[in-house]
Amino acid sequence: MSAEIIDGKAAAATLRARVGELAAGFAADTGRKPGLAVVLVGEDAASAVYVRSKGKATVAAGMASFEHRLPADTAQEDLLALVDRLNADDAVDGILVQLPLPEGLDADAVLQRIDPDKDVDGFHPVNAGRLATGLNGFVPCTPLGCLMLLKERLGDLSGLNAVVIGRSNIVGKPMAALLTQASCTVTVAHSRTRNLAHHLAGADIVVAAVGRANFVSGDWIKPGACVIDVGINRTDDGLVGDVDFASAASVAGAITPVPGGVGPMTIACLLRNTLVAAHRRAGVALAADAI
Ligand SMILES: Nc1nc(=O)c2c([nH]1)NC[C@@H]1CN(c3ccc(C(=O)N[C@@H](CCC(=O)O)C(=O)O)cc3)C=[N+]21
Repeated sequence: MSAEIIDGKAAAATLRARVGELAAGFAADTGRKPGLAVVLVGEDAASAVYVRSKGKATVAAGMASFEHRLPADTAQEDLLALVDRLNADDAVDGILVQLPLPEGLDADAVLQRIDPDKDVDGFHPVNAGRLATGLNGFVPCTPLGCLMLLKERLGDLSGLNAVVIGRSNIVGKPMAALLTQASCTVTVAHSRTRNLAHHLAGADIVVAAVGRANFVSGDWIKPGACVIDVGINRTDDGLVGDVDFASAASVAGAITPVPGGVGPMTIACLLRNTLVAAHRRAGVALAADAI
């Protein structure tokens, strides 16, 4: 094995500590803590675990956490009414509706109901548009966390070849936009891509977000490349990523593990976005390079 293992858990702890310092400053300035509301509909076990760890991390960073649990048979209009109340609540700076929603609920309609300036997930079309056009908005937490890990490892990304595998609105598309903004040459590969190995052969950066266990083989990786594994697949062997870790780690220059890679950064970036939302909503300045 030759690759450096990128410690996402440690990077996330550092980011959460920095968010905590700034949250304390915000509270001292304004007399209130930044607040994050998380909405969980239904009883999905994995979602419940994520929501609990988000709530714990929020409180640990000195922010207010508002959890709303609704039954799986909640009506669309009742969920929209809750979003409306959270939009109007001044103690709430960020709103996250945990996905996926149970069958029968229209996730797009719910996401579009969230005030874009409280949309700390960055899923509202207004924020997708802001990202695409280079305006200041909210960037989805997982790709933002990936970008931070890449910059920490590589510094300036300018001119590097990046291949993003996956084209979801949540990871692939915003990741490609961020890398383009960072002056990478970006290829977006997906399930219909022909000869993925050919594209990966020139890739200095690989971001794998396909949702298929161990899909990316080390044979395809350019020696020395930086490999970011977004996958979280529950298998009989436990939690594994979209990258075949053992084979990739023997060629890559650096690689994120699963668990302990991108996942913890996603939550840290959610807190970061909530802190930014609080400052913007309160009209309190936050230096561009503060976080
Ligand atoms: N509106 C919305 N926003 C989200 O950001 C969102 C969502 N819905 N639905 C579900 C996915 C998934 N997600 C993860 C967050 C942290 C870890 C994480 O911290 N994982 C740890 C441990 C994983 C484990 O042990 O289960 C790790 O990778 O080391 C994973 C996954 C956020 N999501």
